Amino acid sequence: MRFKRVFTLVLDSVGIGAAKDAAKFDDEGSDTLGHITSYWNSELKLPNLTALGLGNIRADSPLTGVLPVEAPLAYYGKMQEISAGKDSMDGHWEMMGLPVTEPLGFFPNGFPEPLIKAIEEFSGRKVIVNRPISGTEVIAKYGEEQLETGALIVYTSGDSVLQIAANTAIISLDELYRICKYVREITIDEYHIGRIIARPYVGKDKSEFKRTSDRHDFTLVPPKDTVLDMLGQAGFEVIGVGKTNDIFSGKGIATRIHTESNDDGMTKTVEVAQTDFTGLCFTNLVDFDAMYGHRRDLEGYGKALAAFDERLGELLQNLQVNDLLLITADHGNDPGFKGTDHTREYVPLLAYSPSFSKGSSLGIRETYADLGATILDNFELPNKTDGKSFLTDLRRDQDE
Ligand SMILES: O=P(O)(O)O[C@H]1O[C@H](CO)[C@@H](O)[C@H]1O
Ligand SMILES: [Mn+2]
Ligand SMILES: [Mn+2]
Repeated sequence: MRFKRVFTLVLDSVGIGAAKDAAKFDDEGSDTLGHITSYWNSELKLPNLTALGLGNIRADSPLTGVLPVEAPLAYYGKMQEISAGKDSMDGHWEMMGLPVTEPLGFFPNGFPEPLIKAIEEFSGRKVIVNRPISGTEVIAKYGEEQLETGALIVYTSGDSVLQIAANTAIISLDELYRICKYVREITIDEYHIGRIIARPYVGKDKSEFKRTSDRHDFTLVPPKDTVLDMLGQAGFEVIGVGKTNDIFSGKGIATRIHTESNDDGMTKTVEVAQTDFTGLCFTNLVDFDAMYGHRRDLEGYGKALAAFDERLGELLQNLQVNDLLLITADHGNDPGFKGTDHTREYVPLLAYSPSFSKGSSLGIRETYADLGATILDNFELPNKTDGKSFLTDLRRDQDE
């Protein structure tokens, strides 16, 4: 074993430029980090990410204001996704060695009548909307109707998701979760929907509606063991912080820590870093995606990156010499791009340890699974994934 504790931070949706297969997804020209940094025109300061080598990943087409540095502290590169889709589930499962190759159910024209009927019968409520729409727009448009009639707002997006928005003043959190659980059960083999997402919100009218952090994702259970299971079976600790737990339906995660926001996610990760364990702490920071990417908010996304960078500084200070920090993303969600959906992009890869004297390039990884393979390699476990470990590359250039 080389590193005792591995921290993996997934900056949800922080892509670093259109992937080579972006055209298949109609995402040519998408560039989450590129468009945010050029919107901010050098005003966006990301000192910690820059020092690690974020700008070095894009030496060929530099990010405005996030430039390559001469001696990056981390090993840097980018990863290509091989999963069939570009949702969080595809990205996270692939990272942990299980690319999603079997296509999931997409419903761009709304869910079939029998499914809607089943939801209505189970809940005793009428279903409204039933089409792809943004989650903030849908409550602004239909939230008042929901308050009047008690109807369920069911909607989807470009991903394999069935989302149910409910004002908790009339549909309690318990009831919403119960309905989502039922929908989860009936959409596993038939419909094969990736995630059923409970979207609670509060507010008396349109001017006040606000979604809460009680969002819950009921994801398909990974059909095979992932790196998380392999670690646990070998006796290593697996700690999930934030949405990570939902994305794996808890499978392979021994300790599950709920978070309220990106900031809280960093607080909880720092707290974990102050404990002694041997294994993996796997954190997802979802605000980038949910609050700024899908909302196509370049300004807010930039601020969230700066806020993250500051908290990253704190995490770096809490790392020990035999820790490894892996920073990456699960897909893109370019706030400067058309539509409101995820974008098929490369994701950044930064690998840092206080034990490194400096880093260098890890190149373009052919699959996110290289990350999981590296973790297995680190803990001297057999690589049962299609990923290729870059652990030995992390021994390059070191003074030791
Ligand atoms: O518009 P909201 O409700 O944020 O939903 C978005 O969040 C889902 C999960 O990331 C995506 O599939 C997209 O639909
Ligand atoms: Mn995501
Ligand atoms: Mn999303």
